[in-house]
Formats: sequence, structure tokens, C-alpha cells
Amino acid sequence: RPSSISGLLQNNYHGVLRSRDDAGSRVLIYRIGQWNPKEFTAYEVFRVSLITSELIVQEWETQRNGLKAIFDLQDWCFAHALQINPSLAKKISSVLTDSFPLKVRGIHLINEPIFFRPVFAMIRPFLPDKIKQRIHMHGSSYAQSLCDYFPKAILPPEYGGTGPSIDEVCQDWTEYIMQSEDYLYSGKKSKTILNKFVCG
Ligand SMILES: Cc1c(C)c2c(c(C)c1O)CC[C@@](C)(CCC[C@H](C)CCC[C@H](C)CCCC(C)C)O2
Repeated sequence: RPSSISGLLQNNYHGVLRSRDDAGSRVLIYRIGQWNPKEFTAYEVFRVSLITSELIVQEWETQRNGLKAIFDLQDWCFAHALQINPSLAKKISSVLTDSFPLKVRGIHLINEPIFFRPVFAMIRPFLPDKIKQRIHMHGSSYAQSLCDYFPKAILPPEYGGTGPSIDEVCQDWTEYIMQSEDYLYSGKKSKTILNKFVCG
């Protein structure tokens, strides 16, 4: 339930930009540095993505134009890496590949440290070429290079744009998730994809 992961959300771990990009895709941001691995397991972190997916898959524009995700891997550390076991790596690649009715149009990794490579090497073999080609590594000079993929006007200033700040983006989305709690766990529950992943 959203309340169990509210600590992560309140720490501004995740947000969805208010505006879509030029292709009409939803743009999701995840900030690994805001995830304290002592407090939350990787499964709880995964659940945040499932909840957002469940919400945005209702939007016809997202059904049509898919999503793009930005992963800020600043402060990725050994404690994070330890949480990603082979079974979770498989789960990550399976949602990216086919088991979720959302088109993944791009994955942008920024601030990725050397430490992240072994984890990525665990996920990569399960990904089809189509998805591999859509993964972009920006390193620490992301401020310029992200703008080659996203309009400056929609990106937060922290990521080289001129849009609303990352804190505002995360707070707005957190509020939206909390408001949607009733919908997510209503009678429709059994039909939802979230349920399949979380309970299945
Ligand atoms: C439908 C859907 C879901 C459900 C989803 C993502 C995307 C793009 C989706 O379309 C991306 C994130 C992910 C796979 C959850 C990831 C949770 C883990 C615990 C985060 C840890 C950090 C990862 C080691 C970073 C890996 C980046 C890969 C996506 C290459 O959940």
C-alpha cells in the first residue's frame, strides 16, 4: 500500500514531470540517493514503480506514447547493490521487456558510478536489443546531454532544465499517489497489474 512506502516518497525519491516530452511520453524520475537501503528493501522500491505504472497506464496519451525514465544514480553504494539479487534483476528486466502494457521509450542513467556496472551486467543479458538500444548512460555531464533528449522547459533545474524544481515534482506526485490510494486498492484490485506483481 502506498502508506508503507510513504517514507520513500516523502524523501522525494520519485516524481513524474508535469509535462510530457515532445513525443508525448510521460517522464519519470527516480533518485536512488534518496533511497536509504537500511530502511527500505529493493522490493519496496520496486513497488513505487509499479504504483506509478498502474496510475499512468490509465492515461490514453501514455498508452499511446509510452514513458521515459531518468535514473539518478548519485550516491549509489554497495548497500544498494547488495539488494539487487538475480531474481530481482530478472523481475526488472521482465517489466522492461514485455510483461507490462507500457511502452518503454527510453531509460536514461545519470551519475552512474563504477559500482553500478556489475548490477547492470546482471540485468542486461535479459533485455532484448530493442530495449538495450534505448538505454543511455550520461555519466556526470548529464546537464547538457539530457537536453538532447528532453525539452529544457520540462526538466527540473537540477537536471539542466528550466521547469519546476525536482522537490516540487516529487511532492506533487507523492500527493497524487496518496490521493489515488482508494482507487488502487478498491474492488478493481484483482484486475490490476500491480496486484499481479506485488502478490503474484
Ligand atoms: C512498468 C515499469 C516498471 C515497473 C519499472 C520501470 C519501468 C521503466 C517500467 O516501464 C523501471 C524501474 C523498475 C524496473 C523498478 C526498479 C526498482 C529497483 C529496485 C531500482 C533500483 C535501481 C536499478 C538497479 C536501476 C536499474 C535501471 C534499469 C532500469 C536499467 O520498474
